[in-house]
Amino acid sequence: MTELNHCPAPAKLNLFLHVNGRRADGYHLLQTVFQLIDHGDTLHFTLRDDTVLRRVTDMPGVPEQSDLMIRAATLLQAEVLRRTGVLPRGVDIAIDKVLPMGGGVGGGSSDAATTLMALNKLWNAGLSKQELMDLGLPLGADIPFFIFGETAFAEGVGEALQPVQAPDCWYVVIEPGVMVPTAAIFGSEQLTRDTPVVNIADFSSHSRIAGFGKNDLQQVATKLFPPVAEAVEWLGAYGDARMTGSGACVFSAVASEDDADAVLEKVPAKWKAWKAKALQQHPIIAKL
Ligand SMILES: C[C@@](CO)(OP(=O)(O)O)[C@H](O)COP(=O)(O)OP(=O)(O)OC[C@H]1O[C@@H](n2ccc(N)nc2=O)[C@H](O)[C@@H]1O
Ligand SMILES: Nc1ncnc2c1ncn2[C@@H]1O[C@H](COP(=O)(O)OP(=O)(O)O)[C@@H](O)[C@H]1O
Repeated sequence: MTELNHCPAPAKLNLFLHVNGRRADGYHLLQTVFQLIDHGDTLHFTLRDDTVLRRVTDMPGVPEQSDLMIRAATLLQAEVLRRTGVLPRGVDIAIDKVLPMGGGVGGGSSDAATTLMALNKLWNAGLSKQELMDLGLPLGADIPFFIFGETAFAEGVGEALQPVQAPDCWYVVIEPGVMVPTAAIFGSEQLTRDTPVVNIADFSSHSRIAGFGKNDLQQVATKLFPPVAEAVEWLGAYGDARMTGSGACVFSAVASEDDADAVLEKVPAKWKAWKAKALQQHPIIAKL
């Protein structure tokens, strides 16, 4: 095998996100449900004759060497060298980029996770799922979840994962057109960091379309970024609208694809909006 094409890198929605405390290193302790959805980027990998790792698609604002796909590939290539003494062949990575950056839908993290899973296969590297999750964590707290590959209840900084059944529904997602920097939200003095801890059973017994819990980051993000507040208010007329992750995207669950289409027809033209179906499993699992 010398290439792996059409590898999906789906988005996630944080169905709720509670900030329960802060670690000694300043990172925040969270509880969240990561919901996989069927909307995302698509990656293509082709082995090269040298050992160079290259992104062959331009991505404005993200230099090649800081791209999470290249950083993930570099980590895995070094790990294979450490284990086997042989540096794996280089790779050209192309991407059909669909997901908004700084959108809270995990685009960069999902691209990195798909890169680790695809190259593990293409290089016959043989790392276990847990080993890939551990390798990805320093690059981003959402990366282990995408490798875990199932809609999940997460704790810690998002790395302690348990599979969870979430409502089998559709989502309408609005991109308010701003990039929300995660660090600014977590660093805000206004952020509440003391939401009481919940159990996975609390979420599971609730499991209805109307959202469980809340997103603690939303109050800060809507104050700093008025377009996010505006999107929450607009979508709130059609259901329980809330922000995903540290923003900026805002979503609401709906019962059917028809219901999603009905809302999408009314979205003001100034916003990009789309629909997506809830997924229980990562779509790359069927491919690898
Ligand atoms: C909020 C979440 C929820 O899924 O996702 P996004 O909305 O970004 O997709 C994640 O926890 C995002 O984690 P991660 O992807 O590692 O965040 P980064 O952008 O690397 O973090 C930027 C900065 O935010 C702060 N940070 C991040 C995560 C965390 N649990 N506590 C923190 O205090 C740290 O100061 C960190 O340096
Ligand atoms: N492949 C990539 N796709 C998107 N963003 C990337 C990528 N590689 C690095 N980044 C950087 O990561 C930042 C966060 O991106 P992203 O994961 O899309 O947002 P979020 O964490 O809010 O869901 C971007 O602003 C960008 O600078």
